[in-house]
Amino acid sequence: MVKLTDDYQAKAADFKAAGIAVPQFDQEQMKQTTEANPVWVHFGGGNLFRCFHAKIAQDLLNNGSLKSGVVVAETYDGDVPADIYKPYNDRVLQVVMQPDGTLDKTLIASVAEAIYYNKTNPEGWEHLKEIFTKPSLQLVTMSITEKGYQLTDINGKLTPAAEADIAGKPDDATTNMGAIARLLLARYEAGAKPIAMVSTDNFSENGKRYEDGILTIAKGWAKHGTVTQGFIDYLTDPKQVSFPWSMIDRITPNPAQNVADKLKAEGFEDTTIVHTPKHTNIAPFGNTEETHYLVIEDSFPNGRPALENAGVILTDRDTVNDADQMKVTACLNPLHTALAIYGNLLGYTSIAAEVENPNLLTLIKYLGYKEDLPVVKDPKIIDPKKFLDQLVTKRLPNKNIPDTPQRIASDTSQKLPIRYGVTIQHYLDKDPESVKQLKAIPLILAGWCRYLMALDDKGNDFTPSRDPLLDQLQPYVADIKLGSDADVHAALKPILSNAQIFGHDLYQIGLADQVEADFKKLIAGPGAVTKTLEQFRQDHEKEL
Ligand SMILES: NC(=O)c1ccc[n+]([C@@H]2O[C@H](COP(=O)([O-])OP(=O)(O)OC[C@H]3O[C@@H](n4cnc5c(N)ncnc54)[C@H](O)[C@@H]3O)[C@@H](O)[C@H]2O)c1
Ligand SMILES: O=P(O)(O)OC[C@@H](O)[C@@H](O)[C@H](O)[C@H](O)CO
Repeated sequence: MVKLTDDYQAKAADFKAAGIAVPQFDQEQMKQTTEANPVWVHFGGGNLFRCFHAKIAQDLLNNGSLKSGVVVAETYDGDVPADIYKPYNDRVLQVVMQPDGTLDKTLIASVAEAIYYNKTNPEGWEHLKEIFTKPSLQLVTMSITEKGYQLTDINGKLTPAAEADIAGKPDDATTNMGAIARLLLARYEAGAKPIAMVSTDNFSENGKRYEDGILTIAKGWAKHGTVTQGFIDYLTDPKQVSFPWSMIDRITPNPAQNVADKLKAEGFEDTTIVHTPKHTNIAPFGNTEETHYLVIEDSFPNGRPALENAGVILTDRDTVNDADQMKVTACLNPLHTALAIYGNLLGYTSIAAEVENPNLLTLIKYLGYKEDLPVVKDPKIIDPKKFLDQLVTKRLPNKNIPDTPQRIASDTSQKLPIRYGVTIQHYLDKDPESVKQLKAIPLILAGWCRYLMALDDKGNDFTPSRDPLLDQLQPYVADIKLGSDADVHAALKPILSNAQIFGHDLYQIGLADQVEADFKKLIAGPGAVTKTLEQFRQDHEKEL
């Protein structure tokens, strides 16, 4: 048996016997180099980071393109650094799950340290600030989930936390954007060295949203006289502080027990999955798929590691945006969310099992090929049709990827404007009447309203995944009973008219009638969800 903290150089033969590839560098040496010359900070050391970014850093350390490792910063979940980084010497086992059941295992040791960066932890609060003053720092990546960028509420108003950050001192910031703006202020005050701030979260124009968030706080500070105009000039000069846009793709489910069991059987000891009180599901290993894409706008004012040596595509902003829109708004994530919503309603716990259901397969294929693909712009670096084919025929059906509709359904309210709103906008731009021809999108949005009822298709309760708007939205549908004659329009109006949720007021654009009609079918009684999807398949299968 080998474990994560074993000396991988001294025990190379044991790791080899367990089928685990080990780093080609000395981790202690890397940690010392990082302390003296930090280059890369990552916010949000969750599963995607551990399986993807950390592997990129490891490849670069292995091939000599990088000497420093990654400093991980957690603003949100202090148990992540305490329970999953520190006890394992900041290492993780990356497990790539091949369709034939093989697990490709690599011990990753590219993280130099993991810091809980939160005002409530003074040590980490000061330590990361110190790191941000170092001239060597070149890039900051992040994967903190969509809601991590949020500064406004459901009505588009600044949240109390954002208001407080703006009115208060930078050193007292509590929002992510405020806490990161504080770090940039420290860098500015220490000589205004350049830096690239790279969002790798799943939404279109992620760099713009990140920049807007930081500027919302910083301009608020300037208005209150807390910072100078010089700081704003620094943040808004892309030669000083850039916010490159990115597209990231690698299906990385939460660590699964069956993978843990297999790892144990293959001679790896550290398999305990941790579920933190803040709902991060994390383990000493991370399970991911083989397919992956990372495309980043090549805008790094303080230079950058040779990311291309680890397979990252560096290109211009327009190309990144096209690739991202292709993936997040059309050829992957909208299909994922459709499976998440209906998977919960139909009692599934496996995405691979869902795509064996012909009704669900027809729904996502119709969405992808008939509604999304026709309005997507070809990014040229990745062929959208081939990408979609690969997703539908290889990636989603891979039974060895333990992905669940429950994981994907988390924060759905935050994802809808990106995953469906952008495509809706493309139809509106083409011809406002054409949105009325859409079939799959309204059925999925109706499915989400049905999901908010937290009753599955049999009429049994299910627990919806966590979502910041759940408490506000569920009361609208709470009184609806399956099979009863509900006033659907009255119930759904406050939801469907909210442009914050869908990117549009669905009544204004003429899509709400169809959503309401679909919702009526879905609540006709127990079994109505299945029946509606079955009817959809019968009506549309032949068009595919
Ligand atoms: N997992 C994937 O398949 C995948 C693929 C592409 C992109 N992404 C993007 O990466 C993000 C993270 O995915 P993951 O698989 O690592 O999730 P995860 O649950 O494993 O980790 C989430 C990380 O974000 C932090 N976090 C959660 N809420 C936060 C908040 N409000 N403020 C600050 N930090 C917060 C957590 O502490 C944790 O470090 C996704 O939301 C998505 O935008 C994920
Ligand atoms: O990570 P989220 O929560 O934004 O979305 C859930 C999934 O759709 C997402 O993680 C995909 O697995 C990923 O986008 C694939 O690259």
